[in-house]
Amino acid sequence: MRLKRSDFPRWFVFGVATSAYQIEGAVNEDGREHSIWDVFSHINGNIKNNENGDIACDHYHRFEEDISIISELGLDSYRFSIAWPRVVKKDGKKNEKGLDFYNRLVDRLLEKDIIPFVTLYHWDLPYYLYEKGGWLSNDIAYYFRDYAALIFEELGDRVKYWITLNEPWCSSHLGYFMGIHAPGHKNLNEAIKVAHNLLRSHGYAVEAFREIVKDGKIGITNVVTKVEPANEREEDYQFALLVDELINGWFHDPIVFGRYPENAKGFLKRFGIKIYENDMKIISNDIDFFGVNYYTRQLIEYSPENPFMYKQIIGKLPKTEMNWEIYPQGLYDMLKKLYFRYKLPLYITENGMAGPDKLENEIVNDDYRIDYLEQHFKMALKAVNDGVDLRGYFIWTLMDNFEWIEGYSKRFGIIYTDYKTQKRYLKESALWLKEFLSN
Ligand SMILES: OC[C@@H]1[C@@H](O)[C@H](O)[C@@H](O)c2nc(CNc3ccccc3)cn21
Repeated sequence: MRLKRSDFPRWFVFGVATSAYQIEGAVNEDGREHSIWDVFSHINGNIKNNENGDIACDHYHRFEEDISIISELGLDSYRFSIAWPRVVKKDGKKNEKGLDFYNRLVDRLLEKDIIPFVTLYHWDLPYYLYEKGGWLSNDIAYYFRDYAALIFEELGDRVKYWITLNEPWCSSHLGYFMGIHAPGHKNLNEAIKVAHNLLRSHGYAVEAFREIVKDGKIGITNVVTKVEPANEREEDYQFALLVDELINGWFHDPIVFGRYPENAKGFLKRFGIKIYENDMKIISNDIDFFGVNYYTRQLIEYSPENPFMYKQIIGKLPKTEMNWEIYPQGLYDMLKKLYFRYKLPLYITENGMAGPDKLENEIVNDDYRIDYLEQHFKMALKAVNDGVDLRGYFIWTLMDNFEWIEGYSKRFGIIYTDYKTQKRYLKESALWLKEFLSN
């Protein structure tokens, strides 16, 4: 049975998502300061083919065209992020030209009846703050609060949906433990401290939001991965529960319950990791929704020879170009788990796939992406019909863009970006989406 838009409630929002560093380019224009990703991507060896976001999709100059495409597809909403380095200068003063860009972007969206969903932080920390300690510094929460307040004052009259942070797990664990994201540190103690300061920053921003945008909604977006035991062994099950707490619970429990998950806390302490628990009252300031970035599952196997006693197993399901298993069931499972544990409304703020997209005669036949999206739409609808207060779904992503350490080698867009010409081509998935949204 072919899925139809009308199978979903009328109030259900369909959108697309992007982030500033991945699409804007213009990294040295109009007084923009550098971010940790500008520096990290210019260090040889960090990014595939030594690529960087200097130009990306040149969205800074082409945003009207990109918004016209969003409108042409019939989407309800557009999730994008503000580049902190573009709007706050090193001396702490606001950058009027940077703010003007986002004002024009928001106004254009509203002209086209597209609901703006704004992410305050999608990984591009101003490098001048990193030099003062960045997320490792206790003071970062106050810098983030002041930045958030500035943006709320600037856009809060027209933007009513806000996300403080995109995936604090990635910022802390990929950036400070695994070292594969900016700023490239490899220290678990630092990662846990950064995670805590990210949550503190989130809490202070929520406090400022309540004072400035009285009629708005604010949440946080986490990567949500379905964690399953690799085999039926009890130890695999136990470590799967632990990993679920380490990557999922760690960034949800403090915000709703005001405490870190117990097993994960005990596990980290056994490895001598210091746990911070100050400011839990601030961290657990009420929010209006959780954003859910869902892509895949993780299979965990007990592995005593490994330092942390477990390892991740690559499963046997069909995979995307990121080597992530395609597992729509995991979306349903996690939507149910999150909603019935935290009782907060949910938005799927990212879901999508990287595919072997080839442009031939101005056509990209990405039928695999149509199938992926339809399968995940069906799981989202199943969750809604099973009582989950799921209010929307944002496809990652609008157009192919800078995919972090993968550079431009991975294409997630429903629009094909020709980086040589900066031309945008609607993939078959975009044409399918337009048809889906039209009925
Ligand atoms: O990789 C695709 C997107 C990326 O472009 C977005 O900027 C970012 O928000 C994003 N987060 C995920 C999920 N993160 C993840 C991290 C480790 C393992 C599996 C997924 C995927 N994506």
